[in-house]
Amino acid sequence: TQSTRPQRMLAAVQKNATRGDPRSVVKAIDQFCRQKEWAMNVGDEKGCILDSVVSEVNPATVLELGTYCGYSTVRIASLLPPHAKLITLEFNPDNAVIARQVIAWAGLEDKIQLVEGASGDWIPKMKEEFGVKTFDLVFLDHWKDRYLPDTKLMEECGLLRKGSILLADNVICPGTPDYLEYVRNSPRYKSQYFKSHLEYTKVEDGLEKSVFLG
Ligand SMILES: Cc1ncnc2c1ncn2[C@@H]1O[C@H](/C=C/CNC(=O)c2cc(-c3ccc(F)cc3)cc(O)c2O)[C@@H](O)[C@H]1O
Ligand SMILES: [Mg+2]
Repeated sequence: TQSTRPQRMLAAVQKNATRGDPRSVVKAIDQFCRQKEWAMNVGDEKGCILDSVVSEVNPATVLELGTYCGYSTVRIASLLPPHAKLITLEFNPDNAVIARQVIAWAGLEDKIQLVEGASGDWIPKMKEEFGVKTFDLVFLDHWKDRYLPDTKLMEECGLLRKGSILLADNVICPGTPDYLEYVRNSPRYKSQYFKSHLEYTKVEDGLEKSVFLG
């Protein structure tokens, strides 16, 4: 039977990356996407911006919305301090199966909790289910029309504190116009755009970093 792109991406990781070496996993996926098949990972150019924000925030608690195959999950988790935790939400079980294996190959299972289900269902349960008080960093990279409703939901559920950072992928391509308008005009956020390119292409895209002001 025909394999899927995520399955072929995992095979490339298992063939070209070193077990327990997250950076080699990231490199293997980027190589696969450049040389073989494009895939919607945040990629290396925007990934370097992601790295710099993660290093600057040095978060103890991270939430990622939209795991896909785990590329950004591994990229973020590889920079976290000891005892820091990353919770990543993914509602497609097939993608979750692949992501779990990518995370395992990187040797980052202890830092990452992959939760299967829809962000809208899980965000209200974060405190009771995972003992999370607030998130220091949230990486938004799921369906683009969910960025705004989920941000409002996180506010309502008290998951953001003064200084929490939201980092959103694809604010130009495919684009998240309602989210961008909200974080750039709301008095509750201080927003900054990091211009870059759509992963593995020359098309413009960028990341929006928004600090919650409380
Ligand atoms: C509410 C909810 N809850 C849980 N999981 C959720 C969820 N909503 C989605 N997911 C999960 O997350 C991933 C989906 C990511 C969506 N990302 C994109 O659509 C995307 C697209 C492009 C792109 C750009 C130009 C093109 F021509 C084509 C595609 C680039 C990107 O970087 C993207 O992120 C996927 O694994 C999906 O199952
Ligand atoms: Mg993306």
